[in-house]
Amino acid sequence: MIEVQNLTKRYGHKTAVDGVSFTVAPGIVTGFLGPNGAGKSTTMRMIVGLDRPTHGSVTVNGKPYAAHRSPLTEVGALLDAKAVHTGRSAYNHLRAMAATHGIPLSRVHEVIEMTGLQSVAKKRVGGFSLGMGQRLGIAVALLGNPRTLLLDEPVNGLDPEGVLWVRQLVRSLASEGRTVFLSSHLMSEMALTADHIVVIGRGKILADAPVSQILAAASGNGVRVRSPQATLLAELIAPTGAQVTSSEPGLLYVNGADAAAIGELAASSGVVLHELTPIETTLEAAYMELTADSVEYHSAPTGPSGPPAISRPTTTLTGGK
Ligand SMILES: Nc1ncnc2c1ncn2[C@@H]1O[C@H](COP(=O)(O)OP(=O)(O)OP(=O)(O)O)[C@@H](O)[C@H]1O
Repeated sequence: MIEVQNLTKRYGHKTAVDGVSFTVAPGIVTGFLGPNGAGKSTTMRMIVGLDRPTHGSVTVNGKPYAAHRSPLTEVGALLDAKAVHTGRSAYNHLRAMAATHGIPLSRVHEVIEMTGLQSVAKKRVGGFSLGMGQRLGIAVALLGNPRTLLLDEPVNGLDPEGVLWVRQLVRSLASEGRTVFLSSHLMSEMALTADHIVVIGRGKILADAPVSQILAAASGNGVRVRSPQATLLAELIAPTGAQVTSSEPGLLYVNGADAAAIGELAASSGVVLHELTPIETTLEAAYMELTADSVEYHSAPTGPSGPPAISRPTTTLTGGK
């Protein structure tokens, strides 16, 4: 369990993390999402005592990280996969860490096997690919068999087989009752991996809710309806409380009523329908909507015509654990 309370970190005039509070529960995978520079790594570093909060506090399994007698067996962290002595072999790196933390050598062999590093374990880390470095970082995090795992961008640089492996690994670690907190930029991957999501933008929490709740609340959910009597149908739908928008004649987008209800309403009034399509939003779309106002580094649109501009309300989701 990780409990973050009113955590703030300032670097000079820059507020990297701004009064953040959330809990990462055991037994599930919690994803930590946010645009570049949102404050994810800073928050994670404060959780493991690598950065001192300007205000606020954070505990892991009931105590501040530094107060644990054997932190490596409480919390395993992958924060910077490159922070390994490059002249050593993976095996020697893990062996040295195990020796200084009272961890048996048998565990070194176990984590090498768990992370698929057997064939390269004796090679110098300096020659590792990005993916192999990530696997070694995960092996280090698992070394103390910790109850809590903190993984910053664990799938970064991994091939599809590696991405699948991380997904299965973190899900199985969570199913054993461990606390798993991982950040990622890959929304589609997070949708498959995480049960609960914390979204941060410009140092503030934008959402803290189960994935299903974030998806359900996103404005992308709705029903697309085409009808030659669209105006009449919109008038019939309005009293039900559902929201109806239209970007072109004959096309309606309905939020707050399901396809069956719209179809029945149309039939009862003799309205002809040409299309009735439920649209489910993706986590990626929900995330883009949540963070639209928090992105510091915008890219220029590519291609001659981007998607149509839709103004979306800002959604703030909290709670619901
Ligand atoms: N040591 C530091 N000194 C000054 N500013 C910092 C320092 N570390 C982070 N920052 C700033 O704090 C903000 C949050 O950075 P952080 O690395 O936590 O974001 P992030 O969400 O992990 O981003 P990314 O997804 O790009 O890794 C950024 O604006 C960053 O420039």
